[in-house]
Amino acid sequence: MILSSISRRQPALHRLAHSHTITSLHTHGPASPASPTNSDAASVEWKLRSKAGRNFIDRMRCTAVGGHGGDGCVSFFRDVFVPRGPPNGGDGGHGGSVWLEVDENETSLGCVKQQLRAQAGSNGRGKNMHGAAASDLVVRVPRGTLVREIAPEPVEPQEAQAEEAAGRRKGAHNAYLDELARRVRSAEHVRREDKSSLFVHYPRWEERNDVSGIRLPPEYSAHLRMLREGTLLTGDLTSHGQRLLVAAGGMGGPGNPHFNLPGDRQPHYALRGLAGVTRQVELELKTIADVGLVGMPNAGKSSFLRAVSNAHPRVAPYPFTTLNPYIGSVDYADARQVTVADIPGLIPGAHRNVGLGHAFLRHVERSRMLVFIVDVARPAPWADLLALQHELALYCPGLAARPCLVLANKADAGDRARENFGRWQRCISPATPLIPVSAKYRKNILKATHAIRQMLDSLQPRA
Ligand SMILES: Nc1nc2c(ncn2[C@@H]2O[C@H](COP(=O)(O)OP(=O)(O)OP(=O)(O)O)[C@@H](O)[C@H]2O)c(=O)[nH]1
Ligand SMILES: [Mg+2]
Repeated sequence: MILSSISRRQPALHRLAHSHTITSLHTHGPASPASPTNSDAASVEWKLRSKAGRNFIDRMRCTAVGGHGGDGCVSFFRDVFVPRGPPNGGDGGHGGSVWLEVDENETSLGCVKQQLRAQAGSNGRGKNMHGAAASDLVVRVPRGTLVREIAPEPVEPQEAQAEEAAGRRKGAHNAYLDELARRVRSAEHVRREDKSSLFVHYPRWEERNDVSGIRLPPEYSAHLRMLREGTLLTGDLTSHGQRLLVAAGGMGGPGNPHFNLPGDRQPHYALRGLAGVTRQVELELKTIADVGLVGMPNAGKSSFLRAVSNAHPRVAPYPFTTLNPYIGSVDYADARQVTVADIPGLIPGAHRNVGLGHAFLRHVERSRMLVFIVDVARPAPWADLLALQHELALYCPGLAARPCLVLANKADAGDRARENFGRWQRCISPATPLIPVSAKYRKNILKATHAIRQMLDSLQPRA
């Protein structure tokens, strides 16, 4: 249905595509030497999934743990003639927080560890010496990182065992054990929140101290509430230097001078430091560029990026030379810069993640416009374009409707390229600009960059 909506916009193009077998839409059709077949897709999949081939990470899960606050201290001023001096216990230091910060020099999430643990604050000491606050842990992430907190999934133990017995869910027992551990941890939390366990007592004063009627400092109570009721975190890191607090550090416990009240000038208790926030988050990198280059493998996307920008992605005469997105910047004479993202080639079925299509498509999702690069020397370049639009539409319906232009690349490649271009130009919808270029020999590149600039200028600026 989506294909028909694409072809409704370009009926002549669709007729032309059907006069040739649409080899790219149906993988069992005949394919030209450069087009990937099913077996190619399998080998490419292996190449892409192997560690050596793809160490670029654009999606990961990690656990962020804020540092524990240091305990407050119970201590009193003592001197030769001052046997019962005032309280002078220092406050505990705050635990470190875990932050994510955008660094535009980062290109992958590979530098982010799976366990992000900030340090604990130090305990307070006598003579009003406050514990040192721990420094924050700042983790650099690339521009375009989306952050989503993963809510823990409750699993009923009997249900998990039954499922495992039925062999329906592998690892159900492990999930059950994880859930059990989570419950034990939260029980521990509840116990800590039980008021008496929040206090540090002077040696041998546990029995004598009656802490039930003591009012907790408002800041301390607020922190306890935050630990209990925290909402699910989401965030989108889009500009250089932007920061997101993922796990706040625990508050340090106030020392015993905080409880020096008219009724009790010798408080023999202080408060413990509180735990930091713990969050499991998923990070997903969706590259932010003005223009996304979309094409079949080997169509010349990287050659085009090399021709228009300062980027140097690898170019070679075989499919899937590019395995990670590359971003280049096109400099115009009026000092305007336009960022262009080159993604690996898409093959039929990319919307179902064939050839790791999802991993690549997410990097053009946020482009303001798309540039389709099609090898015009192939038997039916118009069918390639329809296949690409079809994949985009199935992956994300709004993506196929994004403003676009088409570059008929390899226009230098002999008579067939010339004939194909002539036929294609006659039937393509006038709304879709079609420009012949030769990325390899840098021919007609200025016309292409000019058209890109014009289209970008006619769009609303990015919100
Ligand atoms: N004749 C000719 N060859 C070109 C042109 N553009 C690219 N090529 C060649 O086509 C081959 C593939 O070029 P790439 O730029 O690596 O293609 P790609 O689309 O980035 O390929 P993948 O990264 O595999 O998706 C290389 O051998 C290039 O030299 C062109 O305009 N004319
Ligand atoms: Mg490439």
